[in-house]
Amino acid sequence: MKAAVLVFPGSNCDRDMAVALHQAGADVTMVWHKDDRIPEGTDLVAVPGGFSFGDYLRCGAIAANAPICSALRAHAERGGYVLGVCNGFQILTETGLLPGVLMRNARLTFLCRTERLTVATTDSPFTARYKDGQGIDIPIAHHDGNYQADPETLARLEGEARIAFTYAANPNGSVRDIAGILSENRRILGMMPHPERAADAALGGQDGALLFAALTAQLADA
Ligand SMILES: NC(=O)CC[C@H](N)C(=O)O
Repeated sequence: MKAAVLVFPGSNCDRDMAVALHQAGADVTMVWHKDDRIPEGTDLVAVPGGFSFGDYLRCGAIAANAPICSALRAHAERGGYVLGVCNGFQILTETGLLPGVLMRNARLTFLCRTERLTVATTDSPFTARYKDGQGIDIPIAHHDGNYQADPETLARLEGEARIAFTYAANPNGSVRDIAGILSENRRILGMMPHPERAADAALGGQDGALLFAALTAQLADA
């Protein structure tokens, strides 16, 4: 699998993402936000966590207008795979590649701790290695993780089983405990928790590793 990790000024999980993908067997290239193309043959574009452009305006709003995001949109429109984690999820909602918004956490504080998630669907290239309803422990680190969407969007997400993960004990006020969602074609996943921070025993948890393993297995021959 060929993966590209986007890098914005203020990204701080780009290296962790690259390591997690590499350990799962991917061939990884870092791509600077001012580039206007994604390397030929890229299967997966990963949009990492951090504080792109200092979180000014709204988290992810400036990054979503960077030159590389036109190439990201074209990649998604071609049916390419995209993984957005934390600030990456915020960027995906700002580009319109995923529906809804990430608002300030309900209690207005930055949250940095491990949360128990429930795997809400295994029907995706990201979650196929988990079991339906499985509890997994994945770190969060955000102040704008409060996912909200209008009732029609929520009904669609639920009806099409596009909620990938929910929080067991909602930390941030997200509607319906949503921690991560899938696109209509199930090839784009946005999630606030950081699977790349739980992808190696040395990091204190390995529950995220199965997400990367599922992806590389799915895309091995792509
Ligand atoms: N870890 C992250 O990607 C943080 C995202 C964003 N800066 C927030 O605090 O909500």
